[in-house]
Amino acid sequence: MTQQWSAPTADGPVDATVPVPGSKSITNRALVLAALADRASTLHAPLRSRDTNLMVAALRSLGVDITDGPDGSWLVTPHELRGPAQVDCGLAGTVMRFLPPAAALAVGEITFDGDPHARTRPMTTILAALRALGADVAGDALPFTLHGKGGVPGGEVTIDASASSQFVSGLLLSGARYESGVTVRHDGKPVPSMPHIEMTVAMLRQAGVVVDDASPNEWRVEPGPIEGRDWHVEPDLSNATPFLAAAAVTGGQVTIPGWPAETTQPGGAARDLFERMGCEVTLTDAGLVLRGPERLTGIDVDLRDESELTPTIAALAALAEGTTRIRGVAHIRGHETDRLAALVTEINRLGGDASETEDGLIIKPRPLHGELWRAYADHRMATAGAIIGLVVDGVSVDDIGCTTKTLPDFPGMWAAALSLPGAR
Ligand SMILES: O=C(O)C1=C[C@@H](OP(=O)(O)O)[C@@H](O)[C@H](O)C1
Ligand SMILES: C=C(OP(=O)(O)O)C(=O)O
Repeated sequence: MTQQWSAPTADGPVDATVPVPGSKSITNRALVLAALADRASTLHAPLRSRDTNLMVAALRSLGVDITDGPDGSWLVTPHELRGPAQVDCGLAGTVMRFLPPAAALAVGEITFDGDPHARTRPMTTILAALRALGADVAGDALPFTLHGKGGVPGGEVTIDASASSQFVSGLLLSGARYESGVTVRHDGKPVPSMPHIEMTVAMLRQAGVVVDDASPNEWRVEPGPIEGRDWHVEPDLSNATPFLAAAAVTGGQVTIPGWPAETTQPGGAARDLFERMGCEVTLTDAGLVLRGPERLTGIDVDLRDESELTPTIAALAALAEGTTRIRGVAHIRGHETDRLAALVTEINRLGGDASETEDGLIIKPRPLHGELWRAYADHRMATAGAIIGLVVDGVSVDDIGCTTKTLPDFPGMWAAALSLPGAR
């Protein structure tokens, strides 16, 4: 059920410390690796939100034992995977692309479906790759059915991963459990979101898997066991960006505790992006501290590597002085919604000046006015509306509930950051 929400305006500079829950991308990778491992694993500080709860539910339906530990951890005990099972992917790219390669190792029939828009997200490439590696999959998009044979021959496959890095990550995450391992070659326009593939490779190596990524656009995963271990999940740096943006647009100061000095999360690039827009950003013992400027400045930026930050950067751009040009993100037309079309429509509905290019956006300064901001079931569209609503009176977001995709309580966190009455 959608839930309309009047975006609160800030009555002064936002000054807050905002602890951010765990990374969606790390949590859902750790869950898959733990499910395929040779012994039990513990996920410490995992994200508990719709995308990760769907992954847990799907793995449980395949026979994996996942229990709640103290302090919100998850204890994952692997078992042989088996169908029949029905997997609900929701709108989660990480579930629809990471789980089928693992489920192909099961015995039995497994069906996959998801939200209405999930049925339009690109899937053909990874399902064709699974077939080429020896899995039995009927269908080219959600809904589809996988007939698990208890094992996958594996081997070499060439794919065009320009629509999503998750095609590569999905195949690599399960590849060590295929008889011949897996070699994935990319042939096509550049692969987006490369840090997410680096995250996959780094986590596989942490689990003792041998991965060769020395050649560009080629990844080799040797067959062998995946080690069970303790996974410590970093805060979700992309989810931190709306809160950093709250300081950026109000001339305030926001601290995100636990910001890692080094990370494979593409959200790590936020530091540089906010600086380029005029913010002062420092990594301190207390976390990442961002101080907002008097006026933000527009930037010309290629976000191919950190494309999931586009809605936040676009919201900042709509409030900045000077033109912003965002390049390298054609593929986000296949994200939770067509994000290029959605951002242009919603910024312009508020009186702004945004236009679509072949691979991105141009956003020029123009005064905005209050209006309904549509989220299109996209968590990052919803939070982009919240950012603009901080400084533009009368903005409502049509569906704030969709933020539960990756944040269990965005409205509560937002109210607390703004010190609103009744906030936690
Ligand atoms: O592997 C991951 O965890 C992700 C990869 C990226 O997908 P795309 O490569 O489709 O952009 C990113 O945008 C998404 O939010 C999470
Ligand atoms: C693209 C995103 O999600 P997904 O994992 O569903 O692809 C996102 O969170 O911005």
